[in-house]
Amino acid sequence: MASIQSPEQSATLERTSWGRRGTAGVTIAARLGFEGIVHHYGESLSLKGIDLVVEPGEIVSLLGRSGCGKTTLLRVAAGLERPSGGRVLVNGREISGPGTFVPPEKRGVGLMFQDFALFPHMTILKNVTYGLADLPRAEAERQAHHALARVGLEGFAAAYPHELSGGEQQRVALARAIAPRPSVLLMDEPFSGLDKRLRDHVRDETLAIIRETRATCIIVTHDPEEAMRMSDRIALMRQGKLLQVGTARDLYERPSNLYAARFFSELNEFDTLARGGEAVTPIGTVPAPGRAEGSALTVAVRPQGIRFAAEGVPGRVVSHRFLGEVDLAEVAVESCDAPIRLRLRGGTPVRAGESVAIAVDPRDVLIFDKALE
Ligand SMILES: Nc1ncnc2c1ncn2[C@@H]1O[C@H](COP(=O)(O)OP(=O)(O)OP(=O)(O)O)[C@@H](O)[C@H]1O
Repeated sequence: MASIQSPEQSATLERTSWGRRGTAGVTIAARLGFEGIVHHYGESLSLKGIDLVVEPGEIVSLLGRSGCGKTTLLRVAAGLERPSGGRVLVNGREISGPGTFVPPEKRGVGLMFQDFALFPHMTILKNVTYGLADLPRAEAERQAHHALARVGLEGFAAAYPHELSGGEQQRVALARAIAPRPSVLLMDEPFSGLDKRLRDHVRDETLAIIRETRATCIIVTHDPEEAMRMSDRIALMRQGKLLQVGTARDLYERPSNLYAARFFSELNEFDTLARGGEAVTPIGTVPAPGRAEGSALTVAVRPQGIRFAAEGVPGRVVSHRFLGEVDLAEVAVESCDAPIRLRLRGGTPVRAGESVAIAVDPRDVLIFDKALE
């Protein structure tokens, strides 16, 4: 009989389980707004006018390739960078802008970095109480113990960071970030240092804790799957600008341009022209309503949207790989130089060299005006 591993079983690299759900302290979430944020490093322009509002309790991922400005925007929110233009607002109150600069410790934000940034010479308890300096010592320690209990590490209060695994250190960093009950949590690639087997479990537990605290949260990531798993909305960035902001579904199904589409899936791309409301590609003719006659288009088809069919475009399988849940196949068709890539159900009975026919599922077809790329 099939069995499903519990999260505890799958997190074999961790020594302890996480704390009881529902016990993280609740915060009063804030609305975080960016208005026309411009930022320079010396002469170099890193943010080119960012407008974004994160609603109270919302989780937004900043997603984009390396160097697009994600970390800089997070640091601007935290008060670790000063923008050269624009304003940052918390519940409508300006915390950064012309003539205003509220220092990081007065912003009510919790921070969590990729490298966890724990102080190596301090015990775990001291690391967590560090952000609670405003409280009397006994109360700070009580809250730190509470946060450590929620992440399942109460028994490690007297240990030092080097005695903990990477996953456990990440949990300490999370406890430290939530202990002061911040209205806004800012996380910079918080899971990228973790082993892949551990990452999914840590992500799920972290998400549960963020939801419990009800804090407004921004997570920086370069991983589209992580952004889709973790956030209510995704803000896709490119070269210092926001390219598209929306739900995972918005971005996957209605990407604003080819760059955004490429971010979320591998694509077979065909350059073609609009003719009579249609676009002809080497793997079939697809509807292209509303496109100007003769305009240059890119038709992009996801590999999972192409299947073998009794009636379809003839081709020959040039390669086939079994990967377990899916198979990857390449099929050569006439009038297309590059082979067409397909993702098939795992174990599809087909061999290289075989003649096949392929058909396209219109749900996996995206059409872009070349002029807008
Ligand atoms: N301290 C710095 N001094 C000068 N330029 C910097 C500095 N930090 C970042 N930059 C530059 O600013 C731009 C944006 O960097 P940023 O770190 O915000 O991007 P990112 O999207 O977070 O990238 P990554 O995923 O690699 O961290 C990049 O071109 C980067 O090289």
